[in-house]
Amino acid sequence: MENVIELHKVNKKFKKFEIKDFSLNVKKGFVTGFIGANGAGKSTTLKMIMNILQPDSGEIRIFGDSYQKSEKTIKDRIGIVYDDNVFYEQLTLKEMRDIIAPSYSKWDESQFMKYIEQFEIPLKSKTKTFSKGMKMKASLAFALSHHAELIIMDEPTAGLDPVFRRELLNILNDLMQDGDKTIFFSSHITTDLDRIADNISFIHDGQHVFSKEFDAIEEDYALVKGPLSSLNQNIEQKFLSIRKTSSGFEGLTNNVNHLIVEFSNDKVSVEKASLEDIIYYTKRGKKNA
Ligand SMILES: Nc1ncnc2c1ncn2[C@@H]1O[C@H](COP(=O)(O)OP(=O)(O)OP(=O)(O)O)[C@@H](O)[C@H]1O
Repeated sequence: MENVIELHKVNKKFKKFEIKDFSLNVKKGFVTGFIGANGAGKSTTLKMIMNILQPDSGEIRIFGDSYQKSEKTIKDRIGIVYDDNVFYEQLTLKEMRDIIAPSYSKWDESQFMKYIEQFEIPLKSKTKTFSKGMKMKASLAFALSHHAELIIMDEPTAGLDPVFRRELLNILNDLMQDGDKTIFFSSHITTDLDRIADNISFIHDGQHVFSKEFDAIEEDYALVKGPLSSLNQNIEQKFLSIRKTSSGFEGLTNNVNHLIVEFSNDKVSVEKASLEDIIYYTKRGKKNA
C-alpha cells in the first residue's frame, strides 16, 4: 500500500512540550482523521507535514520525497486548509487569488469560482471582514482549486455551522470518488470523523498512540462497566483508565479480549468505545476516580 505521508521518528521540542519519536504513515486513496485532546500536538505535527515547522530530528517524506529536495513540487500537489488566519487582512479575496493562483501549476479558475459561488463568499471584500467560517471556506476554495492529490486540513470543521459542515463532508466525499486523492485532517468533532474517515491516527501528549482502520478500533478498544465489587488491584492495573463512582466503575481498555476473561461474574458489560471515550480516558490516564 502506497503511503502519501511518512513520518519516521520525528522529534520537535518546545519549551514545555515535545513531539517524541513520532512515526506515522498515511495511506494513499483514503481519508485519515487525526485525533487527540487539546494540546496533544496535532497542529504541531500538521505544521511539520506542511513544512511550516521543521522537525529537530527524524524524517518526513511526502509522496516519497523530501521538502529539502523538492519543496516546490510537493507543495504544488498539496491543498492546505489551515485554522490560523492565512490571509492578508487588508486584501480582498480576489487580490489573494491573484497572489496564490500563479504559484500552482494546475490552478483551475473555473473550479475556484464554482466554490466561491457555492460557499457564498464575497470576492471583493477585504478578508478582515470575514467571519471564521468564511475564512475557512475561502481557505478550502483555494485548497480544492488546483487539483491537489493530498488535502491536509487542521480542524476544518471548527467554526462551521452544521449545514456547511455537512456540505463540506459531502464535498470531501465527492473528491474521494476518483480514488487517487488522499485526505488527512485533524478534528475534535468526532461525529464528522464517523461520517467520513477510513482510518484514524491518535496522538496523545506528543506521542503516536495508534493508526488504525476505523472499524478495527472497536476490536481492541472498549468501555467496560460494572460494580465496584468486580474490581481488584490486578484488574484495575489492566485498564488504561478507570473511573469509579458510588454506583460502579467505567473503564477504557485497549485489549478487551484479554481483559474480559479476568472478570468472573456476569455483572460486567462491554460497550463500544467512541473516539470521544478514547480521547477522554487516555487523557485522564491512571488517576483515581
Ligand atoms: N511555537 C511554539 N512554541 C512553544 N510551544 C508551542 C508552540 N507551538 C505549540 N506549542 C505548544 O505545543 C503544545 C501542542 O500544541 P498543538 O497546537 O500542536 O496542539 P493541538 O493538538 O493542535 O491542540 P488544539 O487541539 O488545542 O489545537 C501546546 O502545549 C502548545 O502550547
